[in-house]
Amino acid sequence: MATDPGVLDAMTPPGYTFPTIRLRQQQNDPSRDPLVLVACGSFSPIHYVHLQMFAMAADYARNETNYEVVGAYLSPVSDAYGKRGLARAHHRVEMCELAVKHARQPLMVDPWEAQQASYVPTAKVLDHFDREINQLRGGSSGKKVRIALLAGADLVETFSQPNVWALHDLQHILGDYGAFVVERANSNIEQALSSLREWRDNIHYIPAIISNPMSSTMLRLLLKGNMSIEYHVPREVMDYIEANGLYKDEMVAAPDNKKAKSAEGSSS
Ligand SMILES: Nc1ncnc2c1ncn2[C@@H]1O[C@H](COP(=O)(O)OP(=O)(O)OP(=O)(O)O)[C@@H](O)[C@H]1O
Ligand SMILES: NC(=O)c1ccc[n+]([C@@H]2O[C@H](COP(=O)(O)O)[C@@H](O)[C@H]2O)c1
Repeated sequence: MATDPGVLDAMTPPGYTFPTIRLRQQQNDPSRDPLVLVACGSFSPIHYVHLQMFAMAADYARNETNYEVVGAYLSPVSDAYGKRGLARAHHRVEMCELAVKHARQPLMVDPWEAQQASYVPTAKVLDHFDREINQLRGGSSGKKVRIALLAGADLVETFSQPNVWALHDLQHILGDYGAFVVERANSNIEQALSSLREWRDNIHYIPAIISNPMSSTMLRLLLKGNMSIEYHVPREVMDYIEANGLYKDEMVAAPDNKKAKSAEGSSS
């Protein structure tokens, strides 16, 4: 079930404005259905494969569906997520901003989720995008925009793990929004998708022609070992990490909040 608009409006952080600089409120091809892709994650740090996911999804949408991507967003999770080793949310937002600066995709960074004091389940994050784009701005070319989650196959595998996602959140994400899922090395996507058959029409699986086993965890390990991450992240991101002394030691973003990931933290 969608989050009450009043609840979402009350969650607006002080000084926040929804980023629209690259959001196309008029479509290039009005015969298509407008689509906005939202990638939720830690992005600690953001790397090139995160960015490539958007290019792959845009290609897929153009070639295999009737959608036109009119906007794309990174939504870094807040410090309340409590995952060990993450940089603070404001650093992760800043690194994402640096990474999208030269993007050709209509890619933006939304700090709304990152700035929340409590953990926000992904279903509610998508409701925030629906509110901003469809309810408050009237969609694109006067049409309701399809909001969809963009995720790697590993995230989708967690959908069927016990106590990670609430069933009503999955119903809302996959039934009312939809997902574009990018292949990721070592993921058993067939098994994951077989337990999500109910929502198969709303799940678009994107095989990777060039797959890359990159992860932020590996980059954090390289940095901790005083090794270079050059060519894995944009130059500006690497400079930012160096200038701010990030990932030198084990960092905990916030008091460990194990419930953050659990279904108890679900959107209603
Ligand atoms: N190499 C990759 N291939 C496909 N999808 C990826 C890849 N790396 C990250 N993703 C996807 O990007 C999104 C955000 O991921 P996240 O911030 O957790 O990155 P990560 O590299 O997996 O980080 P970590 O190692 O800290 O878990 C998720 O949906 C994740 O599945
Ligand atoms: N119940 C939920 O809504 C739920 C559960 C697990 C992960 N997630 C999201 O998936 C993403 C996972 O990121 P990481 O792979 O970096 O942990 C985060 O954005 C997190 O908020 C949401």
